Amino acid sequence: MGIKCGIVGLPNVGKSTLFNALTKAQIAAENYPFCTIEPNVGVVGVPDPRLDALAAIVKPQRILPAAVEFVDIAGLVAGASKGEGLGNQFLSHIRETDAITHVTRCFANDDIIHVAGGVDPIRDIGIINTELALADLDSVTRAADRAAKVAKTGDKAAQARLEVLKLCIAQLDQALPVRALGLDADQKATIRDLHLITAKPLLYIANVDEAGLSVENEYLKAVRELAAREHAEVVPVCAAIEAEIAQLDEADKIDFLKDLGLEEPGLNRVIRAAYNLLGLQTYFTAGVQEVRAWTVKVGATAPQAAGVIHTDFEKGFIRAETISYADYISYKGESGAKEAGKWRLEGKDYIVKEGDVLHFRFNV
Ligand SMILES: Nc1ncnc2c1ncn2[C@@H]1O[C@H](COP(=O)(O)OP(=O)(O)OP(=O)(O)O)[C@@H](O)[C@H]1O
Ligand SMILES: [Mg+2]
Repeated sequence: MGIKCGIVGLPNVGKSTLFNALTKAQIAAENYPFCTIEPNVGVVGVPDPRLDALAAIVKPQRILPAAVEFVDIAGLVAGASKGEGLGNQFLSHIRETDAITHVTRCFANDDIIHVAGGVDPIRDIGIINTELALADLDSVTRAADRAAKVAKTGDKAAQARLEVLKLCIAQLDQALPVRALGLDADQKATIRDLHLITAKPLLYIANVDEAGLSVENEYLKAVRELAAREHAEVVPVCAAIEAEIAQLDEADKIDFLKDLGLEEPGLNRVIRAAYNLLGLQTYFTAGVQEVRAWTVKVGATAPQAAGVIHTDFEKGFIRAETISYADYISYKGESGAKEAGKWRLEGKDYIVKEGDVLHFRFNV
């Protein structure tokens, strides 16, 4: 299951700098608005210390973390939904993602142009959120016009859809996100095909300067207050420093982080927060060839979890040899867990738990 996360924000707030650090990809990140023309996609491993703990026991040839795909797009400006700047083209790239990371500039620096004037993350967030809401309003209004015609013929599904679309229109008209409507699962399903941007889970990234890493600045505090009202998470990060850290080899990285008083790169928090946005869970496979993290929906059954590896595993599913992560570590691997009676054979109705270490038996 690939998770795709779009990076949005005004031009020149540090999106590409962050993206570069995330992927160590060498794409243009000059001090120039609109320097990103094509969308850029990078696949990033989700840091998970449990993988290292498993690998210390199994000693595999390789370790494969779960992955998040980040999509870097050019900055949005006021009017983007109506085609201003490089508007619409970029909005369509965000529609294809599962989650949104919204980068806001939370550092003062006269050398770095701010397209909307001075540094004011709350105003900036307002501009972006308004554009995203307008883009959705456009899709929803067109869909409502079509649904209204069909609903007139007495079509029950179209009538139900129209009801939900009307709720969305009322919400988006006030520049509020569909996410905040609290639609139930059925209502969500009726409009899933529209891929509404404001319905996707959202995370704010406050791009602070180096000083802002140790002492929260006024910009970050303001973003935190806004996010708290929206029940959204904020991850503070200094994209410029992260870009430097990403260039270093492992030994230098540790020293550099220690000097900054950090335990790990801020990027790790960004990646984990993006991964957690979707409320997914992780299970592991642990063999001498590889120790690997896999992503499944909460509530997935053992065959569904097997299907993430290969559809044949799901079709031919027989049993899942199962050890909880805690038991696997406590009893130092499979044989220890077996001796302690912590090794289980689970059937097709088993609901996979966070951290389960699984080995599937299947027919081909
Ligand atoms: N935390 C930071 N502190 C200082 N400078 C920063 C920070 N983050 C980014 N910058 C600088 O800001 C400038 C703009 O960054 P970047 O190109 O990443 O912006 P962008 O959001 O991708 O812009 P666009 O929308 O135009 O593609 C760069 O010169 C970058 O080095
Ligand atoms: Mg950019």
